[in-house]
Amino acid sequence: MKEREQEQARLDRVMETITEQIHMLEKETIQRRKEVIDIRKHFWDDVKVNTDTFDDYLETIIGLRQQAQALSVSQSTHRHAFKKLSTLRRMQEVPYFGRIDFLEEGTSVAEQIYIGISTLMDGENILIYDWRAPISSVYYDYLLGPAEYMTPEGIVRGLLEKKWQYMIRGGVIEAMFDTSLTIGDEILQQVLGKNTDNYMHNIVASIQQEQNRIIRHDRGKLLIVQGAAGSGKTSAALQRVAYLLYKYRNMTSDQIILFSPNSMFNHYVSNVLPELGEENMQQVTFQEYLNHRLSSEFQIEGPYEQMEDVLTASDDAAEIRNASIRFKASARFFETIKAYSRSLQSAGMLFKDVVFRGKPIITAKQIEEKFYSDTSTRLPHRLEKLVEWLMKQVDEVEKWERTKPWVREEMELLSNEDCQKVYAHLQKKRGFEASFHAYEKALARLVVQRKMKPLRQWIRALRFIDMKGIYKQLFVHPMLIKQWMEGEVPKEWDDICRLTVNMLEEGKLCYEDATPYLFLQELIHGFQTNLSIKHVFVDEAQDYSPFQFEFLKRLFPSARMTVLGDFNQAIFVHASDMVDFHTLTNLYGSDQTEIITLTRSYRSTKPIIEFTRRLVPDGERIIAFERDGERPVLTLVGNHAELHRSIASKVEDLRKQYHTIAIICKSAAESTLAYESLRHLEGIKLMTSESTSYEQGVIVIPAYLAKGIEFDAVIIYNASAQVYGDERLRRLFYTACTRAMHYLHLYSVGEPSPFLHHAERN
Ligand SMILES: Nc1ncnc2c1ncn2[C@@H]1O[C@H](COP(=O)(O)OP(=O)(O)OP(=O)(O)O)[C@@H](O)[C@H]1O
Repeated sequence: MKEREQEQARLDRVMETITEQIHMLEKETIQRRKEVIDIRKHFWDDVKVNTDTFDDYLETIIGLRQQAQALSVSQSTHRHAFKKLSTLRRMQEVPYFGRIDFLEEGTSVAEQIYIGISTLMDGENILIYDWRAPISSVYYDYLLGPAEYMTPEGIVRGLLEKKWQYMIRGGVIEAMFDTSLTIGDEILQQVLGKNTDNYMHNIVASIQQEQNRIIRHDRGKLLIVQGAAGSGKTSAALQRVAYLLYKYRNMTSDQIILFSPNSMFNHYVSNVLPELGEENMQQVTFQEYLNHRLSSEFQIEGPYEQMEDVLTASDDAAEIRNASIRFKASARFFETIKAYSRSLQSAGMLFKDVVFRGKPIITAKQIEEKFYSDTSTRLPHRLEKLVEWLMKQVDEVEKWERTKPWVREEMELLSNEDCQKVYAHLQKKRGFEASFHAYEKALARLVVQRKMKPLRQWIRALRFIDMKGIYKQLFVHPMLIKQWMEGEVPKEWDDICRLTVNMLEEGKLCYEDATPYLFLQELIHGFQTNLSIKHVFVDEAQDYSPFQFEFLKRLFPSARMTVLGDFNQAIFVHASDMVDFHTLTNLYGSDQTEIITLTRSYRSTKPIIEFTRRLVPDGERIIAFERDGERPVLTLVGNHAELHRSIASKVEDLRKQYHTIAIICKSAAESTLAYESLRHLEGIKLMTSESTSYEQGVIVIPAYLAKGIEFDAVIIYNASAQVYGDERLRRLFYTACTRAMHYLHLYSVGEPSPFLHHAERN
């Protein structure tokens, strides 16, 4: 029998096994489901509820607990069977994609290892190995010859004798390649040549060696991945999540969190893990976190609003704003905040009056005196004691408030139910017929207690600290900051102070102030930590300031961190001076940190990469994957009317071939203008920072929102010198152009941007 026929015969046997197991599991899941429904339906039948005596009560509790346990076991077995079934159904489409023949040292026959998205057993035999199994790493890491892999027991050495890739559809081997020499280029060519759809897909069939290092990295607290646009950072991160869930069986997907750039990106990547039979990790944007913590006090500006402001402000205003953003994101300001918080131990804390029914019952001055009466303990601990003291004061106030006339009035308004409850409570407590006087006193207590409840909550939440005032103090007198800061303030400092104070007084918090503000608050209140998270991923990490990383580290003290980014795409002002992540090494120390650099880019065709890499200073380091396509072209037009006519006709052309076409603009303001002029195009959509889903078709989108995602064809709306004349926009421009997978076309109204001296014109 020829090799191909042998392989097909084996595949047939595997397909039969999968089908058999699916049948069995279908029966099992139906059975399990029935069990769950049954237990739910008859939950109370088997529990005798009796609370007459303590023993009866105990018996009831035990009965309830047993039923709840039975339900939970059945539910989890059902869930498990269902998950297995979904994976098998997926394997029915593509059971495996690779094979290696590995001769282990000390043995004489090479073992054939078939690799797929999950393990498939037939009795004792492993028909398919999970791509995350230790031995599968040989497939990704080696060409023929000596090879080794890590197991929990140690290193296994041997010889890789054969390496194949398969393309299987509907139970038939459509193609098989001997990939002994090149790692998966045929499959990769096919995958990368396809048009996009609504979601990103898994890459397990063609993970590259350097990506595999990221996926399986297992040392130290921090892994930093620096990679060119389209080098597979996000892909590697997501397969890494799947790998961690496989390796650490006790870890669940809700113990992993991904910080992502925006909601549209969340939607775009949401399919990768389910395709691999795993549940999605938690996903959040940093802004969502800030909103969650601070939005009750402020209207918080988002990163994109900040960006929009910088992109559209007048030169002078932009200058001040830029200086403010850069300074507030710096390590120097971070140290200043720490020094400032230390100084608050002995002076400078501001408090608010504690007010009850419009009158101060404890004044800010009294609180301050109490707070500074003992300066021996640290701030958070001292605050705990202060809260205790305040509560005692409130207890006192509560007592004498009970006799006030307003209480009488409110007693009249109590519902019958309330009155009955108070009465019943008194009867039970006193054991005799309660007197009217006692009853009235109890009602008064209830009224005052209720009224005081929000105030007590307010105190417990430490809202009596004037956080806004304390933060504002840093900016009220421009020279004050010098006592907590080393070195000089930025030359725009007076203006920065004015801007910050104005915003705070309007109840607004600029994006660049939000993290320092929260950090200061945490230093004073004590850090809120999340111990359940075991792994934090930060994608598009170049958009985070050192400040934010410090913050994340403190927020998730038991987590390891994987940080992925590309400084050529650092579009936010605060990152504009940085070129790499080396400063992040300080976060956990160099012995806990590893940096992996990816230079090969997979997203775009070779001509597109050759074009885009000339836009950035160190672009020659970026290596293109060999995939052919049209060369990017720059079209000059005389005015906007001509621009819109040309783009409209280009879009109609591109539609015939591509699924996703993005017209990328510099800002939201420019996107709106472009959309207004092109809205006659069928199905065209405008993407804004509120957009939550990534859709196929023709879209108009600001460059900063297109981060992390990709399109079959990209049109740069107006790459003119007027729009992209400022050197600081180079990275934004690069980010926009690198979103293209197969086709890139640039338009310019008049003189093109100086970034484009190398562009071919038509
Ligand atoms: N090994 C691979 N096999 C198949 N496709 C791959 C591989 N690596 C990357 N890709 C594809 O390349 C494209 C870019 O990948 P991804 O978005 O992960 O890159 P990135 O480094 O996060 O890019 P950016 O920084 O520009 O957002 C995706 O379509 C991804 O599926």
